[in-house]
Amino acid sequence: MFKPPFILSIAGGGSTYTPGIVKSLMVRLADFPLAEIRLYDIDGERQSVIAPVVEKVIRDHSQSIKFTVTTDPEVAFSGAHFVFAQMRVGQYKMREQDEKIPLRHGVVGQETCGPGGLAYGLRTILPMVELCDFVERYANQKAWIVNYSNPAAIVAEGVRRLRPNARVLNICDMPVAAMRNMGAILGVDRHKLEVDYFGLNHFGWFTRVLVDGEDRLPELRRHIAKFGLLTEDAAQTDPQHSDPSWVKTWRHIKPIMDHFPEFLPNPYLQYYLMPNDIVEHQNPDYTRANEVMDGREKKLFAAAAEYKQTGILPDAFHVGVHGAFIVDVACSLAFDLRQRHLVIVENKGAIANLPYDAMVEVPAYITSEGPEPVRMGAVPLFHQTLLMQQLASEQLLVEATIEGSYEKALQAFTLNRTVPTMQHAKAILDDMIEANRDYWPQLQQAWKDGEAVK
Ligand SMILES: NC(=O)c1ccc[n+]([C@@H]2O[C@H](COP(=O)([O-])OP(=O)(O)OC[C@H]3O[C@@H](n4cnc5c(N)ncnc54)[C@H](O)[C@@H]3O)[C@@H](O)[C@H]2O)c1
Ligand SMILES: O=P(O)(O)OC[C@H]1O[C@H](O[C@H]2[C@H](O)[C@@H](O)[C@@H](O)O[C@@H]2CO)[C@H](O)[C@@H](O)[C@@H]1O
Ligand SMILES: [Mn+2]
Repeated sequence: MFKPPFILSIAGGGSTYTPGIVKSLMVRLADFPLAEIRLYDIDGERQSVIAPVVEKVIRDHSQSIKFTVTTDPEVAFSGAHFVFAQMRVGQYKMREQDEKIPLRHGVVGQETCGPGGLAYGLRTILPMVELCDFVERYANQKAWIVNYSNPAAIVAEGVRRLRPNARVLNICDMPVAAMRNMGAILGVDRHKLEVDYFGLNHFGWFTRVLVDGEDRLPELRRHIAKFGLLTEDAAQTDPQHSDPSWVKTWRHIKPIMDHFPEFLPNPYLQYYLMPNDIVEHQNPDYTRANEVMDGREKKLFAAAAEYKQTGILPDAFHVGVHGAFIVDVACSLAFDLRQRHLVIVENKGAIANLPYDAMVEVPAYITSEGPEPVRMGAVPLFHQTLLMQQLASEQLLVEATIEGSYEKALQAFTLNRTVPTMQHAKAILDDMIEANRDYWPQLQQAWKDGEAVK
């Protein structure tokens, strides 16, 4: 354990989430003391728009914290104790392609699920490995990378294979957001819930929701049977979730639980269990990437411009579970708090009937040496089979990235539950190879060399 105050670097400093995360850090300074915050991004121009907003958030709370903005990895990571990663490789321009290309073929178009998630994975694994190498070279020997960069399941598997000793903890805010909604439905603060959960990232199920030792899942089932995992005030607790696509996502917990009431699904299972419904109701010319560019990003950029002109910063970003969760996890790592959080870890028997080395999402006690997963036992055949298929798709994608193998990429796309046939898989993959010409040099070459089925 190192002594506070800490040096914290944020990789993907130009992210729309940076001001919210920094605000969360500022309100928790007593728990997580900071000497310096550094923003690091490969897009200096984008980061320079966000940086003044971040600096204002810091100065509203502290005059002493040093603030550094850089595109130089040595400056960013030298002596750092913690690195928060939130890189979107290819930015929203490529997210739009990830979503729109599959839709053109009648297949789910999503940031982290289906072919879109696989494409995003192919772009992100190697930059994430590069980040691990920067941190190993420049940062404190015991530094932790807490990673939000998506697609988290694939990123986690890629790092496990390529940098098995890196101190990286991959996290996702979706289970915590679901717990926030559960808490609102039950009239209980989300911190009072203790849940059991098993699965992969964006592909798992809550099996118990304990409040003071009592399982409240039966009560939640009754609410969900009427409204989904949605409360009337959900839009106020998280403005982003008043966007139509999020409201629909929370509602879709109902049809899933109407069919399979035993466990409460992660909302992302809608893309795998009801893909036709999703595709039918999605506008192929205006996807979530457009909604975000016209919403969250536009609002933040406009506020940054107004602040530059007037010196007054409008209320332009949200401090919700996303920021709170990463700070909670960092505190537990920093001070060996052993708090129980849902995180992405190597299985090592936590889910008895999944492979030992699979990267799974389960509750774990977060110690200063990393997560200690809680045993969830064996899962039913239905869930095990769904999980194995998804795991195989993601693992093949990682192998495709490492080996530059077209064949393995095609297998990964074909195995994904969102993709109906091998012909769909090939048509989407080939379009994606074109669209990702700046990102997948090896795969481009394999494709040109004729490894692809013509
Ligand atoms: N795990 C989760 O549950 C969770 C939740 C929310 C967001 N996210 C992820 O957080 C990330 C940020 O999301 P956003 O919507 O704010 O995106 P954004 O495009 O606003 O910000 C991402 C930033 O990353 C930068 N970047 C890209 N490649 C980089 C590299 N190699 N090194 C350093 N910086 C790099 C971009 O230039 C950009 O400024 C995404 O990966 C998103 O999927 C994850
Ligand atoms: O479409 P986006 O960019 O708005 O969100 C995609 C991310 O969605 C999840 O994170 C949510 C979170 O669940 C919610 O509570 C709030 O904090 O906003 C987040 C962003 O909307 C998901 O877990 C991420 O992996 C996605 O990237
Ligand atoms: Mn997530």
